[in-house]
Amino acid sequence: MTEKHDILTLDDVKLLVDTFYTRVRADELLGPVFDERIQDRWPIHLDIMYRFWQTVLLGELTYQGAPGQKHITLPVGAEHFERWLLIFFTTIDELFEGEKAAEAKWRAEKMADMFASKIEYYKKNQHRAIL
Ligand code: HEM
Repeated sequence: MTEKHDILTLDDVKLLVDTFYTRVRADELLGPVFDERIQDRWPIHLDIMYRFWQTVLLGELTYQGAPGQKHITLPVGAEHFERWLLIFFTTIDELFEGEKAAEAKWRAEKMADMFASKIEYYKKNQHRAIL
């Protein structure tokens, strides 16, 4: 078995993203939520996610977007975010080790918390008119 190393190249990012989303799609809780929204646009979604993590972890600025907006209307709650993080952390720990690997987990957890609270807020307030 080859030794684990850190996430250092675009190929490493692609391995992480491909492995993670293969597992997400096979997961009985998360798979249907993703497939319902993404439909036949998986190649595009994966390409966006390569660029997102390339930007965050490698400092190569290939992603521009507003991910919060894409999540706000998803039919998900705390259990979905817990599952997402469990699969993400397990995938990282199996494939990589090092500073960037730790940063990826830290960043994902922060974003999960942010998305989860935005979604809760949206659910509670969607009956109100947006001024
Ligand atoms: C319950 C957990 C989650 C679900 C179900 C989910 C689902 C989705 C879906 C369906 C899309 C595609 C949206 C579209 O193209 O219309 C998307 C995009 C994205 N997600 Fe998530 N997501 C989750 C958690 C996270 C977390 C924790 C992160 C943090 C790294 C994240 C980062 C992103 C990014 C960067 C995009 C691309 C947004 C863009 O198009 O610019 N997601 N997500």
